[in-house]
Amino acid sequence: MIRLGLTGSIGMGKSTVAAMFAQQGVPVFDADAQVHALQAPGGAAVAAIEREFPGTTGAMGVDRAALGNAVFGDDDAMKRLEAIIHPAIARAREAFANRHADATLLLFDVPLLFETGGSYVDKVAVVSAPAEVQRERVLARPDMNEARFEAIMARQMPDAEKRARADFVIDTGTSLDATQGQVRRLIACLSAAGAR
Ligand SMILES: CC(C)(COP(=O)(O)OP(=O)(O)OC[C@H]1O[C@@H](n2cnc3c(N)ncnc32)[C@H](O)[C@@H]1O)[C@@H](O)C(=O)NCCC(=O)NCCS
Ligand SMILES: Nc1ncnc2c1ncn2[C@@H]1O[C@H](COP(=O)(O)OP(=O)(O)OP(=O)(O)O)[C@@H](O)[C@H]1O
Repeated sequence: MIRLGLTGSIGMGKSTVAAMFAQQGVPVFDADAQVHALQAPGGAAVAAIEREFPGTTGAMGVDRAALGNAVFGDDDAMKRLEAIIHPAIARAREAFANRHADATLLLFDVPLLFETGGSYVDKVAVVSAPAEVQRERVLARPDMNEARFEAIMARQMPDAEKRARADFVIDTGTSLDATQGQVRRLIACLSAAGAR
């Protein structure tokens, strides 16, 4: 079995590419969705987050804007949040891998794969498009503006560095069809290797 990590900066097309893998029958672990589930009403991390960051949770689970205010720009606070979130994500990840123990290829969609270590994957694919394409995509989203985009970018590893560290780069700067072709080829190649 091969564990493939999928990562990329905001708006590079990670969700779209992960959906292509899923559509091809590859089991996909969505780290971001897991974090949201932990923080949703009734989520397993809500009580611990309230203890560590009083006032950041309520009937709607974690208020992510409030929690963001508490941790962004405060490394110690972010470490305390990660100490709550990351062990739970690691357990969910291993449960996922166990459920798919007979698959030849598993995809781990993790926005901060490089930033958070990611030693549990065998190979890493990075989705990447030219900066101006990325910018156009992100600024077209509701609730997005120049300042918010810049702030998020400032917290992410630069695209060039991600590409340099990747085993595979999936180009999302062209058509969806061209990207789909790259995904199919990568799956074929890795499934053959994973079956060995
Ligand atoms: C603090 C939270 C609630 C803020 O949520 P919000 O929806 O406002 O922002 P979002 O999650 O989209 O993050 C915005 C940007 O901040 C950066 N960021 C988020 N978490 C982290 C982190 N642990 N370390 C470094 N940068 C981070 C990312 O670059 C991201 O693109 C949320 O980011 C969170 O719970 N983070 C801790 C959990 C974690 O490590 N998540 C990473 C996914 S595996
Ligand atoms: N070749 C392509 N590959 C992937 N996405 C493309 C391509 N061409 C256009 N797009 C569009 O670009 C957008 C990418 O958004 P997507 O949500 O997949 O990005 P993301 O990297 O997951 O973003 P975020 O990190 O903010 O969650 C989508 O609207 C998608 O339809």
